[in-house]
Amino acid sequence: MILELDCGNSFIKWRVLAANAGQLLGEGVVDSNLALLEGLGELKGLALTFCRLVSVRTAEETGALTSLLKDTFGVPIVCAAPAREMSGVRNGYEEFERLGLDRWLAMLGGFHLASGACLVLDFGTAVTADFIASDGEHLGGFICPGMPLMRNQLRTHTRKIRYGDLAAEQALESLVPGRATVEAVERGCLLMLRGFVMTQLELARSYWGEDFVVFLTGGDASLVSEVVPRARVVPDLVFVGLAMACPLS
Ligand SMILES: Nc1ncnc2c1ncn2[C@@H]1O[C@H](COP(=O)(O)OP(=O)(O)OP(=O)(O)O)[C@@H](O)[C@H]1O
Ligand SMILES: CC(C)(CO)[C@@H](O)C(=O)NCCC(=O)O
Ligand SMILES: [K+]
Repeated sequence: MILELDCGNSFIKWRVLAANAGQLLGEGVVDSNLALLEGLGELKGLALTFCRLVSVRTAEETGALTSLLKDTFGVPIVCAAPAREMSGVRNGYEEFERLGLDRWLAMLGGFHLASGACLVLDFGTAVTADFIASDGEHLGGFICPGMPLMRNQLRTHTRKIRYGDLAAEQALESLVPGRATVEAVERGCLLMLRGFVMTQLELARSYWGEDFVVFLTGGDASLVSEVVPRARVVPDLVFVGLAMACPLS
């Protein structure tokens, strides 16, 4: 069995696949290393043989997690590493090792699935956009705050914006102008996110006309999917790239 991990800034996404990298045996989203071990502990008949992971965390944090996994399961662990070029995609950063590895893997996955030009949009703690041309050239991308960061900045830097998670969720059932703080903030932030998405689409059209695929991934992808009906929502796009970057030996 293969353990796959996507260690983002807020959450660790994990899944366990059968040894031939086929059947999905378990998956989850957790907010700590301990919660990961707990989640894995609940899987019946767990027998890991290999682990691959991608992390955008510090080397110390990632090292602590890999040590824990080695001590617990005694399996070989492979971490995705930066590359100038892989699977036909050329990293567009001047310093290629500085491009976030989650972005890089989502790009590898997207270009592989599209077999052509694509726009990859990832909605996590941060939101990212990356442009890959039909010849595999990464033209670059954009990074901006995601929903969690936008709302938390408002909560942190104002005195009178306070509300709970349930109210936040309910506020998004409509997008008419808010008549309560929670509605005004949640809808305002979502409209910013959707505005960002439309701008990325315009830019992609200016490069490629209609000849490109849009991928949406990340925990908040569903919040914007209705403004891009043509998009492919691929929640596990980073894992698609991870399998390409870290094949089984
Ligand atoms: N099952 C879930 N567990 C946790 N968050 C979820 C879940 N489903 C959707 N979300 C939403 O996804 C967002 C987090 O996205 P995601 O997990 O892709 O990124 P992250 O790990 O926080 O950050 P990064 O951008 O570094 O990947 C949060 O806004 C959260 O509300
Ligand atoms: C932008 C995030 C936070 C998105 O998860 C991650 O890809 C990251 O930390 N990137 C490093 C900076 C960069 O990609 O330019
Ligand atoms: K991510």
